[in-house]
Amino acid sequence: MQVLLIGCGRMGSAMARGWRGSEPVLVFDPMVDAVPEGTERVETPGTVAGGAELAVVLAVKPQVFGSLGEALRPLADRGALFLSIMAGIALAGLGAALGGSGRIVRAMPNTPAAIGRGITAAVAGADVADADRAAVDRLLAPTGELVWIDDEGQIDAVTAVSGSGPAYFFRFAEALAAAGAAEGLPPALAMRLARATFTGAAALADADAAPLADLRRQVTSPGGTTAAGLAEMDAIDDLARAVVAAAAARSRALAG
Ligand SMILES: NC(=O)C1=CN([C@@H]2O[C@H](COP(=O)(O)OP(=O)(O)OC[C@H]3O[C@@H](n4cnc5c(N)ncnc54)[C@H](O)[C@@H]3O)[C@@H](O)[C@H]2O)C=CC1
Ligand SMILES: O=C(O)[C@@H]1CCC=N1
Repeated sequence: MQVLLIGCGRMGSAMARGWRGSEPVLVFDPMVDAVPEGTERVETPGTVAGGAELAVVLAVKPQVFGSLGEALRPLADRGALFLSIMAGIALAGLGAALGGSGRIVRAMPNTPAAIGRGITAAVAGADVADADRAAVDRLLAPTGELVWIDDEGQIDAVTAVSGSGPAYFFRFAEALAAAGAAEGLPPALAMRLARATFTGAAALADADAAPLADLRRQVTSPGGTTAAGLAEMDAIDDLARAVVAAAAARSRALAG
């Protein structure tokens, strides 16, 4: 399948790197100086030849999409498959902007996609055939795991948990480093310890299928230091609830 990538920023270029050599890839992004090696730049997306065998991947910011719908409509009219990774733009809104097309998959990846370690949830529009799902499986395979969901209503929560999620873990590691510095460590050492602990814990969770609670208990000696630290973390459940609720609300608000 030929791919036309609309928007070649962080997520678009990560996907394009994964496709190198396996799919012919055209890129429309007037703002970038160079397109990824092995891809070809196009100046006007609507004039790209190709009908049902073209997959158009929408990877611009949601706020930008409104100005692009008109230019992409000829591609929808010719039967292209659309794959959107934009936060907060629902299948109905995408379909309306594309002249009523239902051959659209709405997906929510995350930044570990750049190293093939992402997780994406995807929901299919009304006119998406099994072969289209297989094409999307193929397109997203280089980015990591893919899970299909049936209920588009879940996408806001997916966005809030896994789409935005990497930032929460980075933010916590930053806070851990700052706390180590406050406890007297040189800041660079505190950051080195926090970062290696964060990536090491993630690698351990990846290598060991045990429940996270078990991995946590393995660190926690009765009456020891970890127990003392964890006793201060009771607020984390309410905090996580507030974080995810705020991100999901923003996802719903972007949908308008
Ligand atoms: N960054 C993330 O963690 C995730 C982002 N997303 C979604 O992916 C989409 C892209 O996000 P990022 O890659 O982070 O943003 P980005 O800002 O890195 O990339 C957007 C790209 O769109 C280009 N662009 C702007 N106007 C354009 C136009 N009129 N026509 C063509 N290209 C245009 C920009 O030059 C830029 O290269 C967003 O809709 C976001 O909601 C989804 C999951 C995770
Ligand atoms: O912050 C955002 O809106 C995008 C969607 C998920 C991650 N980044």
